[in-house]
Amino acid sequence: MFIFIVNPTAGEGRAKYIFSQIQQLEQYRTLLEKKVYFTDYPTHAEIIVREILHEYNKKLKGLFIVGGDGTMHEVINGLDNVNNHIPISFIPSGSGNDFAKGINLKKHALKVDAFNQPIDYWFCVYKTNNCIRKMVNSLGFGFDAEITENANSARSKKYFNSLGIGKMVYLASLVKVLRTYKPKNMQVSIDGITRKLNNCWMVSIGNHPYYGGGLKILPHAKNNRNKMYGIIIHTIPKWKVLLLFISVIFGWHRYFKEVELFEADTVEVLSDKYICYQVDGQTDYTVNCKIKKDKNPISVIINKKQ
Ligand SMILES: Nc1ncnc2c1ncn2[C@@H]1O[C@H](COP(=O)(O)OP(=O)(O)OP(=O)(O)O)[C@@H](O)[C@H]1O
Repeated sequence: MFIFIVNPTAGEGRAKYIFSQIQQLEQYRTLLEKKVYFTDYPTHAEIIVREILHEYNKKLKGLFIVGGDGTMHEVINGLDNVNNHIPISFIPSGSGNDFAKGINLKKHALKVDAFNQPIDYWFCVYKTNNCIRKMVNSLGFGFDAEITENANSARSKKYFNSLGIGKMVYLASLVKVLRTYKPKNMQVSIDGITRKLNNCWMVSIGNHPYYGGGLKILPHAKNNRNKMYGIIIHTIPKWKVLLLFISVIFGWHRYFKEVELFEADTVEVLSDKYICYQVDGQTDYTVNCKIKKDKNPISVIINKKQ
């Protein structure tokens, strides 16, 4: 059985449109054993995955995900370690689609064959607010999280998505949040070595280089079994922040003295006040978060012809 999970709200309705296009394809029509689920509310994709694992178990041959990074986040959180190997084909239809960039997906795959082979994709697990969850792309504390929070509620998101430039919402939110953002005091432990960071703008960790709709903010990141990759930006004047984010386009941000890139096995972030964090484009608040790499990869189909 092949299962399609479609988030009709992803990309402000783009996923729904893309799925209607997929339904016209011969590859889709000739896929005999298939079932389609539309998500009705946030977290629904996670519940659907648990239900189909229970219902189809060994008969499950593949998952097709039509949505954005938030949908993918829910899907991998619905998988248990026993079923991580079920091939996932991601059909990017969100606003940012960083996961698709992270796996270098240029063309989605509607079947598993010689050209469309699953690869191992390594993610992280994080513990915060008494929950243990999996993260697909990135986890960030501070400035980037507040930008994401602003972007997710921005009325302009719909407008940018309708023009096919959904990523622009992050740029608009960056400029907006920059005006009011107050740097945080955080304590960061990287592989057990703890530092106090006063005046910290952001601490972010990723499984691949891309962030905020395709910005290559972690140029040193590679998806692998052991390491996660991170960036710390601290003690930087406000005027320089905009310059820094523009320089990300050229990969020059790594030369700013206020920027530190690192790699780690484990990371812990602590704060004496609740701070905003974003994970795979969704936001919440926390005072403590522990992150480590998970040793069980998921299987993601990429198109070898690309
Ligand atoms: N029917 C629904 N109504 C409202 N929200 C939904 C529904 N189904 C899923 N969601 C929520 O929509 C959120 C956003 O989806 P997703 O991240 O896939 O799209 P996006 O935000 O447009 O893309 P991206 O994260 O790539 O920028 C998810 O976190 C999910 O919980």
